[in-house]
Amino acid sequence: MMISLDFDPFDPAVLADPFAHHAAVRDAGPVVFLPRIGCFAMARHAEVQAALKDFETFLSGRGVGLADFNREEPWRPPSLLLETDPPVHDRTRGLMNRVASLASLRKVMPEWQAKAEDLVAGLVGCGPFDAVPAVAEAFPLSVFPDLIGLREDGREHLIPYGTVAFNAFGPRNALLAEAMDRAQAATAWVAESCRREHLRPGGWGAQVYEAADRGECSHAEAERLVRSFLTAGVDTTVNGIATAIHAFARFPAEWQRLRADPTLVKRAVEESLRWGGTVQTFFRTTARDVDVAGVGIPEGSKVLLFLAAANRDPRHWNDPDRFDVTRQASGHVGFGFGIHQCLGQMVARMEAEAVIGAMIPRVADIREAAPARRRLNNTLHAIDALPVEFIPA
Ligand SMILES: CC(C)Cc1ccc(C(=O)O)cc1
Repeated sequence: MMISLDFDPFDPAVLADPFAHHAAVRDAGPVVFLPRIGCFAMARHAEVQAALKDFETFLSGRGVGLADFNREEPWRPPSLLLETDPPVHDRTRGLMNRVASLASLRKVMPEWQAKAEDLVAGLVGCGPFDAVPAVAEAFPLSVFPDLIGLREDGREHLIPYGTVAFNAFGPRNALLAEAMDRAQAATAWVAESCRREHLRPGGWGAQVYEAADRGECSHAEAERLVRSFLTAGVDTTVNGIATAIHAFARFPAEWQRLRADPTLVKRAVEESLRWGGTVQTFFRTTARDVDVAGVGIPEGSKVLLFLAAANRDPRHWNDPDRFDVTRQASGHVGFGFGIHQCLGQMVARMEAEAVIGAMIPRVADIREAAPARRRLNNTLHAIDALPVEFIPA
């Protein structure tokens, strides 16, 4: 029996406050059809996690947006990580895992912590400021391009590029059209910046080309793999950090609990990833006719996975809407799950832990100076402005 929901998840009103709509999708059934989009949808933790694990039935190679690459041209050459299936994915993911290693992150951790401390120290006690440009954008842009080894000039293009990339997973709506218009220069800058001659030796980008020198991929593939770092590694962490700061501003008791026990910082960051829902949704495409919970999904169907809804599913979490820094949030799908789970999740955690960790001893309170303003996006739950005050400890 097929349950349909007359609901457009990419409607601006829904994107502005998505959590209000998630319960309806979860409660409608384990699998529902969205006739407005022409796709199936899953929003419960059990079905979302199972679909992410079952990469043979729920394909990525036909695109992880609404566009089916078997039926229409992608807006850019497909990612050799995100938009491939095994066996190609095994080779490219193995290569990128070796480059994006914990060992190399440990080397830069002290520098990231020092930069976060300097950044936060300069904002404490200086009255209201917008934490989006001042912290959420400033910190990732001060550490991530250097990790990849990007050229200095033009790094601000990374934000509008991520915006168009994340809008491109949705339908061809006004958000995507507007982002495309704005991102001409950014798209050109990113494409150029992935070329070997623009990458600092020793950076993660140059290391991908060294893997090509060893025959692990072609040099053309290396250029596209470097593009993956630039696409996935900025807008996500920017909004993850903004969301974490926003959560603490909205729930001051949680900030005091963290200040009372700074060893909770890793748990608090993980909880902000579960609760925050920065990456709201993306799609899979069925490789065959498949029955999920009694619903027949035909081969070639697009299936929208509501990651943020799964992360607040009361069938899996106690009191899921509560932001609780002591919660054990492991098992959340904020970084996806299975073979495509986020390559950069340790980068994201380290960035957020550096910023929040620098705030704990210095910021007695995070005061909301004005309501946060949303930046609507087809995929990301993004914050456009976050006026706050860091009250000195
Ligand atoms: C939440 C994901 C869809 C983020 C993402 C975006 C882009 C790429 C790429 O490989 O370009 C990989 C991952």
